[in-house]
Amino acid sequence: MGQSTNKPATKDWQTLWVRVRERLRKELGDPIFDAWIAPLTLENWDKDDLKIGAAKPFVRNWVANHYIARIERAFRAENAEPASIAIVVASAPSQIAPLVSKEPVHITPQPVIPPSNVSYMPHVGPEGANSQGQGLWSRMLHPQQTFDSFIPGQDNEFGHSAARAFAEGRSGDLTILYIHGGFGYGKTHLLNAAALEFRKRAKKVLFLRAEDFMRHFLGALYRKDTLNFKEELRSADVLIIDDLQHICRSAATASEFLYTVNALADLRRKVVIAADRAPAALEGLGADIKSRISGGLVLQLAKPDRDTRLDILKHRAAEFGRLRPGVAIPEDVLERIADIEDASPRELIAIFTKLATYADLTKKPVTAEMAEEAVGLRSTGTKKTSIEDIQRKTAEYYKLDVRDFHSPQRARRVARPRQVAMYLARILTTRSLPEIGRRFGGRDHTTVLHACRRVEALCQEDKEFKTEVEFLRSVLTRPV
Ligand SMILES: Nc1ncnc2c1ncn2[C@@H]1O[C@H](COP(=O)(O)OP(=O)(O)OP(=O)(O)O)[C@@H](O)[C@H]1O
Repeated sequence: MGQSTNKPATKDWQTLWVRVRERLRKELGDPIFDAWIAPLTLENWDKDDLKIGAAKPFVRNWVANHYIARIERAFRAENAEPASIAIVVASAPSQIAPLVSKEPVHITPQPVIPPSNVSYMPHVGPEGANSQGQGLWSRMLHPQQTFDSFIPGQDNEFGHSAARAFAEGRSGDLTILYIHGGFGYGKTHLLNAAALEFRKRAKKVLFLRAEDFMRHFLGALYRKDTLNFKEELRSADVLIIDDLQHICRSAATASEFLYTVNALADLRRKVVIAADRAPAALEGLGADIKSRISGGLVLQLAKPDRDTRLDILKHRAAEFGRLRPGVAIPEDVLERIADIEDASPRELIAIFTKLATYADLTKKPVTAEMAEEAVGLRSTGTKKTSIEDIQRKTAEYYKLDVRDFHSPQRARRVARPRQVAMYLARILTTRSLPEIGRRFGGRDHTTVLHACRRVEALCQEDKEFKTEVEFLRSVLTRPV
């Protein structure tokens, strides 16, 4: 990417990043955007070299392999040409960072727009609510995110049934339910399920994301209308707050939140909260509110195990099949998706949705090969293979030292086996080209790509070479 006269001043990269994200949301659609792009953060933009952070290596690889070109195009469409874009593992929890601007933010009250990624069930707000009130009450619920459609697996069995009991009014005097767990583990799903249950029981439910709470509160401050805001909140039978960790960014909002929780708890109303961390780890909230929350029902959602991941995918496949009877995703393909160990349910569902949508649009039957072509879903083999494993076995086979793979040596004796090892890393692991390059002495991703193409071409030309490569592959994927 070259120089451009349209290049923004360095301080504008954050603003551009917000615009690029909005553009990508429109282009990719909400489910894909929410799974892959929304959690990314702009980590650094020194000298216009952008570093975009992902929460974990798997997401970094997936985004680098599938969305980097889109991201580049979106920047260009915003008349910006970064000197380079790298996807890196973020240094801070990515749930918070997308919202934290490094520049001062001026908050202007805006109308609340309900998120558009799901089919919503309209909720009629209270009679005579003012415009601020209508905004507060405009959250609509996802009819499919119920307790029945949540697949708890063994690890979340207790959390699931305890949350259900709370929403059904079977938890005695408890007034606060607090659910915490990793990104995409199903917290919002359970909040939504609880809200549906409360509404069934004719409770007046106020469901807000923490950002909405902040925005409405700051808007009320700006209009000198906080009394109305407080009254509105207190009129709820149930207050549900998602992503509480974001509230901690403003001391005034945090103390308003404490006030609200105390007021509702004193009135024996219910408060349901979700956050990405345990109450004790909420920086910016005082000890008083933390202890009030900790005295409630605190549930931690665990990462689903492989069987549960597969069940979630089967459930999704059945749902998709009902809407699109022509699309059938075979179990071995669902298993491959479920095998991606470090993916959250949200990320797994996004991979599934992309594949199912591709099958629906192209009318191609889904097979393992098609899944590889459509979404780059490679088999991890019958056993887990790491780059280290590949390097060790390949070096052993060619009677080299693993260090030769990291060295700058170009002698054929070393270069060819190195290419074979890179090729095997590409086909047997989910690592991205840049990551493979890094693990082979800091080489560029184009070197890895060249190596893969060279090995594929040689396999066509040279039977003996092909046998060597196949032998190594079989050694590396032999069942344990
Ligand atoms: N155990 C599960 N059973 C069925 N669906 C699930 C499960 N866990 C997550 N999902 C689905 O995964 C997607 C992401 O879940 P959700 O939005 O509830 O995650 P979250 O924990 O709130 O994430 P965040 O940290 O971003 O707020 C949703 O479509 C949800 O229905």
